[in-house]
Parts: sequence; structure tokens; C-alpha cells
Amino acid sequence: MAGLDDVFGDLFSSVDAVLLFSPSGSYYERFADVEDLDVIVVGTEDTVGAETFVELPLAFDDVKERIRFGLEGALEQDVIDDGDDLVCATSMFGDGTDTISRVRADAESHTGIYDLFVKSRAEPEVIKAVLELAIELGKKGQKGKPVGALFVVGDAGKVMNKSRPLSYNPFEKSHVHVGDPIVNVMLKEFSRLDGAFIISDAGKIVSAYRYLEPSAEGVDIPKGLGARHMAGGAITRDTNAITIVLSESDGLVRAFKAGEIILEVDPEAY
Ligand SMILES: Nc1ncnc2c1ncn2[C@@H]1O[C@H](COP(=O)(O)OP(=O)(O)OP(=O)(O)O)[C@@H](O)[C@H]1O
Ligand SMILES: [Mn+2]
Repeated sequence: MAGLDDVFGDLFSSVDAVLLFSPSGSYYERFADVEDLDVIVVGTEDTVGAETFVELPLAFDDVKERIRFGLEGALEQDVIDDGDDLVCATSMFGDGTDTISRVRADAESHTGIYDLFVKSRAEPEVIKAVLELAIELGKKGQKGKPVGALFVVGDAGKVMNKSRPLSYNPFEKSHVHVGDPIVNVMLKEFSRLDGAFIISDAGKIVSAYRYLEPSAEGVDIPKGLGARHMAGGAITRDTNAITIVLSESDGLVRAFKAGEIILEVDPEAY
């Protein structure tokens, strides 16, 4: 008689590695005895002293996002290879591992999102909040009309030195941070006006209405895009900031780092 192993066993046959997402110590220990198996621990912290560890900048409530991010980080760190068959064990409902999923590593699906979060100066939560805001703004527009916006995140002092005010700064004396719902409403409202938002490493809104003046020499931006994207790309080469740019003309959200475009997402897909 066939047992469940015969049916579900396919999930585990010829896998190249197992990714354990935030496992408990005892759960992790149990894998030590499995022969010829690469075990990779993924999480915001390595609480089990794993031999191979991939860091997540955020816990990611959404399991699909968590796994996608873990895979991208593992590929980035060369602990898995393109085309590897992998089993991911994570928790969806409670604290313990309750969910198994089999995936294939795909280097082509590389989005650059790992570099954006993990190797940037600004805090991951801040980058995430700004990215979410830009996506939301792109989805809804402002009063039904498409809007563009430019957010410069991190290394704010240097960015301020390479820019000038276009108008009064509504955030001059305030101590407000991205992610706060009221602030998001304000940022959306101000996005109708010109210039860039400058945000500190810790998420403080330093200024709105900044005109960026980086040297734009040799910065490549996608065809059809203009000054906003040029300035957004170039400032990340002159400073350690990253930028998140929503295009009014094509509706896409792009992120730049070190003068390169490293992420391009369609808000409608989120
Ligand atoms: N150097 C700059 N610093 C800050 N903001 C800028 C800069 N240059 C342009 N912008 C802003 O970008 C807006 C759009 O400019 P432009 O159309 O040339 O950019 P773009 O890259 O084509 O962006 P979009 O796809 O949104 O049209 C301007 O109205 C201005 O608010
Ligand atoms: Mn334009």
C-alpha cells in the first residue's frame, strides 16, 4: 500500500540543499545527521550558530517574499547555484516550522533587491517603507493622475551638500519619519511638487523640494527617461545614498545605487 511518503517524497528527492528559515536549535540539530546535504539557515539573526547563514534584513510576513529574498541572498553569497533544486522549510502559521516548499534557484529572476536592502547605508526598514510608499503612489497616483517622485535615502548630509532648495522646506523644523501614516500622507501630497525628498539613514525626512546637482557624467539611464532619473542615478554615485524613483511617464518604480539601476518594478504587480 502506498504511504504518504510515496506521494510527498518527490518533494525531497534529489535536492541540492535545504534552506531552514529561522529554525529552532533542536530543529537545526536534526539536520546534522542527514548525509550529503547542504543546510543553509536563513533569518534576520543566526540564533543557531549555523555553518552557513544568509541574513534577511526584515522578517517578511509574506512567505513568498521571504523565500524569494532568501534565495536571492543565497545566490548572492554563492552558497547555492543557479538551477539548484531546493527545499525551503519555514513557518507560516505559528512559531515552529510548518511549511515546506520546493523551489529551483533562478539567477535570472535576480531583482537586485538584496543589494538594495543589505548593503546600503540606510536602515532596511527605512528603505522598505520608502519603496512601499513609491509603489503605493505609483498604483494610485495623486487624485487619479499619474505622479512622479524622487526619494534619496541615506547619507543625507552629503546629499544636502550636493543639492539646493527649490522652495521652502516643509520639514525644516520637524522630526518626522517615513513609515508613519501621517507622514506618508504628507509625502504623497508634496509629491505633486518639484524636486526630491531627502531622507536620513534612520528615516528622518530632512527635506522636500531639493534640486539635486550631482555630476551626471557617464550615468546610464533607460531611454525615454529624463532629468529626474538622471539626477536620481547620479547622486548615488557621488554619495552613499540610494534613490527610489517613481516615473510619471512610464509609471515604474526604479532604485539606483552606486550610479546603477538595480531594481525596476511595476507597481501594478504588487
Ligand atoms: N536635478 C533634479 N533634482 C530633483 N528633481 C528633479 C531634477 N531634475 C528633474 N527633477 C524633477 O523631475 C521632474 C520631471 O523631469 P523629467 O521629465 O525631465 O524627468 P524624467 O526622468 O523624464 O521623469 P518622469 O519619467 O517622471 O517624467 C521635474 O519636474 C522635477 O520635479
Ligand atoms: Mn519626463
